[in-house]
Amino acid sequence: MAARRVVVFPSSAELGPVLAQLVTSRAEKAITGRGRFTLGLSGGSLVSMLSKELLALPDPDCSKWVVGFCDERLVPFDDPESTYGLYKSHLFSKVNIPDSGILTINSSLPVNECAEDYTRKLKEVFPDDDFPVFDLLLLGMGPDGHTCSLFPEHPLLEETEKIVAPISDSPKPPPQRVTMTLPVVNSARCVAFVSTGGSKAPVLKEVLEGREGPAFPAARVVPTNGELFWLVDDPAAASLTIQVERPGSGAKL
Ligand SMILES: O=C1O[C@H](COP(=O)(O)O)[C@@H](O)[C@H](O)[C@H]1O
Repeated sequence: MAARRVVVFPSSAELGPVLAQLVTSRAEKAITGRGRFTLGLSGGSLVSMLSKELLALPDPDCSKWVVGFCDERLVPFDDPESTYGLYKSHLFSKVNIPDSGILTINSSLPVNECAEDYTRKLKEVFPDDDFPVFDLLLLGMGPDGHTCSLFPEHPLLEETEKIVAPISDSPKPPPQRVTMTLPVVNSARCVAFVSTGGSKAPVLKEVLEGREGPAFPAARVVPTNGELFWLVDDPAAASLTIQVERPGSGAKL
């Protein structure tokens, strides 16, 4: 397990370019070493920040990217809750990721079959891995400590065999979703959380500094062999007492 790095920026305006730099540096390393870059995306507030920052790069080349979703809501792609739908309009329609490199769910299937179908798609892309080993997973964290669609005290947190799990009782709407499981998340070569805003401050403190009672889902993300970054802004970091990194502008991760 590599050391966890908690990196704090004055605001999301300073955080965004470093996030884009992290993505492009891990992409370059993966493409040089293995010929492709496998990236897992989360939804929520990450969509607009990541899209904006990647599109601000001069001429981003995403032709060797393979993109999956850390979790996805079971709604049609034109529903405003669809993570794929949002990335399609904000990012995918504007960069050269091949259509075959975007691993979408089949949102017309019932939730259990949808999870099985998405599992099949991931296994095709990672035929040699028991659990897919993504080059980079970008995660968010809700104010309740959830990440992906893994919610506090939910039985899915104990899943040890499935790659993708269905969930029908998500406390955050929409209720039906599919999600990567913790064994997949913890198999990644690099995991980066992006957490901004004062609403995340109390839970961020408990996730990073510990709490009484069961660990929050986000605290259970500890990659076995991979890097772990927490990229946060000052409002989210307001309650932290641990030592953090505060890089200057133009920082590289
Ligand atoms: O529902 C979800 O929420 C989390 C956190 O979202 P945020 O807007 O608080 O950043 C997100 O990471 C996940 O992909 C999404 O389905």
